[in-house]
Amino acid sequence: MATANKNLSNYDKNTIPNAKDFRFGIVVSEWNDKVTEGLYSGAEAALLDCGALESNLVRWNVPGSFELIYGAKKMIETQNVDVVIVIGCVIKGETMHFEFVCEGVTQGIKDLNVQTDVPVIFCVLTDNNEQQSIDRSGGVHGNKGTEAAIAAIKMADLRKKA
Ligand SMILES: Nc1c(NC[C@H](O)[C@H](O)[C@H](O)CO)[nH]c(=O)[nH]c1=O
Ligand SMILES: CC(=O)[C@@H](O)COP(=O)(O)O
Repeated sequence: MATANKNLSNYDKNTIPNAKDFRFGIVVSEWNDKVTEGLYSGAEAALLDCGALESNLVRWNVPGSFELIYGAKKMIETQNVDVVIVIGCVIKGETMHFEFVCEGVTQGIKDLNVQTDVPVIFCVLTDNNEQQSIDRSGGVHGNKGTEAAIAAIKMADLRKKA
């Protein structure tokens, strides 16, 4: 279902495990920071709403979305987290750089999910223009950060039970 037909901020707390026992790593890209800060706010609010402790949220910033890969890798290696959320916003420009950054980040985060025992949640907007990003970071389509937080809680719970 396309995002236009599904509000990213909708969730039912009755269907979500309590997050109080989980430790969350959150790596945030500084590129397009008006958008990434909105995504982070959505994620943080949802995590706390679902029981996460402020002291169990570890936030690091990285320069751009491509650096989310290394940031998540070091977060996993050093911070004893149960799950990582990577937050970025890639907006198409004049050149092919958009395609390479998006593909590189996608493959890198996929690799971390395969190679490590900690789930890494992909909260990276890959949009054609700034308005699409605004609409998905607390705008008309909700907040992808909220969606990512809920996915993070569910995956941390799955990892605990697996
Ligand atoms: N154009 C965007 C970038 N580009 C920067 C790269 O992510 C990376 O930081 C650089 O290539 C150095 O390694 N990053 C975004 O997050 N969003 C963009 O729109
Ligand atoms: C995704 C990017 O790196 C892109 O926004 C950079 O813009 P441009 O392709 O015009 O150099």
